[in-house]
Parts: sequence; C-alpha cells; structure tokens
Amino acid sequence: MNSIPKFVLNNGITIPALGLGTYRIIDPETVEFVVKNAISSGYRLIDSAIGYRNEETIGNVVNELIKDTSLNLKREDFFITSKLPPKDQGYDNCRQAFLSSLQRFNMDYLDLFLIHWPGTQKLKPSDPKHAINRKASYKALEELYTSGKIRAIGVSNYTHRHLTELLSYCTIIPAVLQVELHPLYYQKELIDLCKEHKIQVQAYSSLGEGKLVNGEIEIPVIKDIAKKNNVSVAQILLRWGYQHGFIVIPKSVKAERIKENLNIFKFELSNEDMEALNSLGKSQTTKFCWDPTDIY
Ligand SMILES: NC(=O)C1=CN([C@@H]2O[C@H](COP(=O)(O)OP(=O)(O)OC[C@H]3O[C@@H](n4cnc5c(N)ncnc54)[C@H](OP(=O)(O)O)[C@@H]3O)[C@@H](O)[C@H]2O)C=CC1
Ligand SMILES: O=C1CO[C@H](CO)[C@@H](O)[C@@H]1O
Repeated sequence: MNSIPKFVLNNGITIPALGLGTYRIIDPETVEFVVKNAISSGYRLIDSAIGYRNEETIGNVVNELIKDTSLNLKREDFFITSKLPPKDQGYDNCRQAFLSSLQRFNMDYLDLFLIHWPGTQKLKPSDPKHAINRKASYKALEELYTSGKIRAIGVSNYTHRHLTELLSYCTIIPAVLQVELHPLYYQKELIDLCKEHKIQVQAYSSLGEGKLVNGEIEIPVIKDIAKKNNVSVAQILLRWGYQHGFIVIPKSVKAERIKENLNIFKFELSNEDMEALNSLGKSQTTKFCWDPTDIY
C-alpha cells in the first residue's frame, strides 16, 4: 500500500496531500466500490459535497470500514470534506445544511467544510447579496469550527477578489482554498495570496475533468515530459500540483486509475519541466469547470 505525504494546515491539523474526488459518483454500488478501493490503496481523504448527493453512502462505507476491527482503521485516520451548496448560503441555512450533512455522514465531526461557491443560487451575478450571504455563511462556519464540529474551514471557487474580501473580515483565517488548478489554468496571483496567509491550496480538476488525459486535448509538452519520466500524463499533472504544494483530489471510478493516480510520490519533476508546465497557460488559459469571476 502506498503511503501519502501530509501537509500541515494553518491551525496545526494534518491533511493528506492527495485525496479522492467524488463528483458524479452517485450510484451507491459505485460509491462503495470506489471508496473501498481507494482506502485499500492508501487514500484517506475523501472530497465530497452536499451537491454530490453521495454523503450518506460515503458515510456508510467509511463507518463500516471503521467497524471492521481487522482493518484497524479509526475515524481519525480519515479526512472527510464536504461543501455548502450555493442554494444554502446565509447564516441559518449554512448552519442547518452543515448539521444535516453531518447527520448524513453519521459522524460526530467533519474534517473540512468549505463554502462551495462565492455566490448564492438564483441571484444575478451582479447582485450585492452574494457578498452579504457568503459573509453570513462564513460566520456560521467559524462558530461550528469553534464548537468542534468541523476541524478546519475554508472556501472554494473564491477568486483573488473574493478571498481578499473574506480576509478583511474573518476572525478565523480559512485553512483551505479549493479551486481549479492545472498547467492550463495556473492561478499564480491567487496562489501567492494563499501563501502569504498560510492558506493551503487544494487543486481540483487536475486532469481537466479527464479531457487532458483521454486524448481529447493533447499537449505535446506534457506528453514528452511523461515519456521522459516514464509515467502517465495523469501522473505528470498530479505531480505538478503536488510539487507546487497543492493537495490534489483526482476522481476515478476505475480501480487501476485509482492506484495510478496515487503513484506520484516516487518521482520528481525537474525545475525545467516544472517551468515548461507553468508556462503552458501563459498565453491562453483553459478552464474546464464553472467560472466564479463574475460573482459580485
Ligand atoms: N469545489 C468545486 O467546485 C469542484 C470540486 N471538484 C472536486 O475535484 C474532484 C476532481 O475533479 P474532476 O472535475 O472530477 O476531474 P478530474 O480532473 O479529477 O478528472 C476526472 C476524470 O478523469 C478520468 N481519469 C481519472 N484518472 C485517470 C487516469 N489516470 N487516466 C485517464 N483518465 C483518468 C476519470 O474517468 P473515470 O472515472 O472513468 O476513470 C474522470 O472522467 C471532483 O471529483 C470533486 O471532488 C471538482 C470540480 C469542482
Ligand atoms: O463541485 C462541483 C463540480 O463542478 C460542478 C460545476 O461544473 C459543480 O456544480 C459541482 O458542485
């Protein structure tokens, strides 16, 4: 079994440098197959969200693994993340949504809870209520954190502007920012702001939702670096993120890919390769997932 390095968050707790993404894994049999496979391969971090509709099944599988004494797994060996959906922004809604999430997982605490998106569902992007609501949601998260129900809090899909605004009023600095990051969407300014405030960056869609690894988009530079290092394109993209100090959370429903994606800790990219990858998005960026830039 592969062991995964850990990073230390700004509140002192540790977090695995690589975890399992679970977006679009909903069918309970698939969730069970994927989570069991990932855990037996060495994964401990599971990235879920209220919107992914898989919290209950993930909770059942994890609780079942903990009960199996032959496995010697404890709750504290896992790192469970979930996220507040845009429809539940606001102080009361956020509090209630988190407590319901905790119930679905059937756990006493979650390791990380993120505001999934800076906006509130159904409001026009320019509506100033977005900012009011996300401030109220964050306050609810700070209180839940202080009460011990969440071990770390953070935000997702915040731009430099959203994060700067949050830093101007928060009492607890977010521990994690989860955003889309890969060589074609290398948000350097945002990353630098996180470094300055000791906010751990977590990269999502490292594989471009699969498009950077399934032949849909072929980048010769990445292919050449993979060939030279004798690893796959997926491993290069994940290693690029890890070597930058980001947590990576690839998603796969296939046992062999779940293992392949974990195998990024035994090789190192040269400075030259890192630079070549960093440069890819300089002239033109490519974003695969939703874009928060216009949210007030
Ligand atoms: N906070 C947010 O707003 C967001 C968070 N996320 C989180 O990040 C996770 C990862 O991002 P996601 O967008 O899912 O996409 P990824 O970039 O992780 O790509 C996943 C896709 O790549 C395929 N794949 C995985 N590994 C390999 C491999 N080694 N070789 C070839 N193909 C591979 C998978 O197919 P298959 O399953 O068939 O193997 C799947 O279709 C999500 O699951 C979610 O947890 C994602 C988007 C937004
Ligand atoms: O996290 C997620 C993945 O991206 C989707 C948008 O494309 C979101 O809706 C979802 O919540």
